[in-house]
Amino acid sequence: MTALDASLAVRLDGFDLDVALRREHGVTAVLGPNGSGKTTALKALAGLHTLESGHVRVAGTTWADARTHLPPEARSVGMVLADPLLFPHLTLLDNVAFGPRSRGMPRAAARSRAAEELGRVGLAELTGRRPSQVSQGQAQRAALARALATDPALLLLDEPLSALDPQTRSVTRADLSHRLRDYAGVTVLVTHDPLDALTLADHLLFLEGGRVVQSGTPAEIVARPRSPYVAGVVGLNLVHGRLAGGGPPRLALAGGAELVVAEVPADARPGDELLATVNPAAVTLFTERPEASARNLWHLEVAAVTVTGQRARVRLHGVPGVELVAEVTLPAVAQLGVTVGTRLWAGVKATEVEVYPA
Ligand SMILES: Nc1ncnc2c1ncn2[C@@H]1O[C@H](COP(=O)(O)OP(=O)(O)OP(=O)(O)O)[C@@H](O)[C@H]1O
Repeated sequence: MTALDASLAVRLDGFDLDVALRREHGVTAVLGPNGSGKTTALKALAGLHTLESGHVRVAGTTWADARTHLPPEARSVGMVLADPLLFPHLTLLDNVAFGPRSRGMPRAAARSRAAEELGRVGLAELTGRRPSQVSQGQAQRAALARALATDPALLLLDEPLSALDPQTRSVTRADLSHRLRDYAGVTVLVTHDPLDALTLADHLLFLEGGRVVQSGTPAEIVARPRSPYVAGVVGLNLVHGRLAGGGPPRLALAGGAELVVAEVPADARPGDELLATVNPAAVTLFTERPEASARNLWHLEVAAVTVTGQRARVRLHGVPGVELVAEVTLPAVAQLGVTVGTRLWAGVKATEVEVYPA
């Protein structure tokens, strides 16, 4: 039996959502640009939006369809938002016991269940503290314990780590991952962070404009992103073009430029639409036009530079159809004199390009 079988058609004022999601178990990360419908999808699962059409079935029970709309409190759902939203006047133990208590569990049993859940997220020592007496990361772990204390069939996480500082975030991400591994239900995680998606989820669902543009395992998505947004999330350059006829295998890009590649799909014919990915680390930058050049060489302008750790990502544009991110070391940034507006030669070897059908 599919644990979660959802077909969500929701109509808001000026926005339509149409998303299907079937999962047996595990963690699905929902990603997409701002306003793509991620939170709307989560709210529809929780019962906070009424479906225009479609259904929500969880563990064999219908929560919503043409005739049914179970209210949120009648759904077996646990929810964690960016803000832990704990009751400030209650201890962590009483916060977590609140859920099972309000579902009719006797007080002693609910408190013992709460203590067990807090222990599972590493808060056994802090059960008597109030939310103001614990750190942000601890409060968020308590919120997770509270969400799981009622044994929900569906766990909904909406940007659960986004309010945490980077260090707390990485520790809390590891705790979350550990706890989710033991959770038997289905988890749907809304996030903007590729790291959350790739480390916590076994399935990714990308939304754009209220529709699913791509879904699959992280490995499938990384191997073949299908939109510039998806490619950006997994850190790759995506190029769209048509297979050119004659000469070496290459793609004709929208603005007239070409991308020479080593291989194309066996059944591709000239004129077929193809997608190609290039790893930013495989884009080489030069101040002067190199003599022994890579097969693909463009003279581009630096549009933006961002630094992560010891490496910089340099966004380049200026040739129609060619927008590239190059990843280079910090010494290379200094050597090349990279700043916004600098013009550089960018080279990509044909063998570094992965091509697949659009
Ligand atoms: N209650 C509502 N009534 C009308 N429109 C809404 C309502 N809630 C959201 N919207 C609109 O629906 C669209 C999708 O919003 P949603 O919050 O689901 O996006 P999101 O992908 O979660 O975005 P973000 O990443 O910014 O949180 C947006 O255009 C938003 O303005």
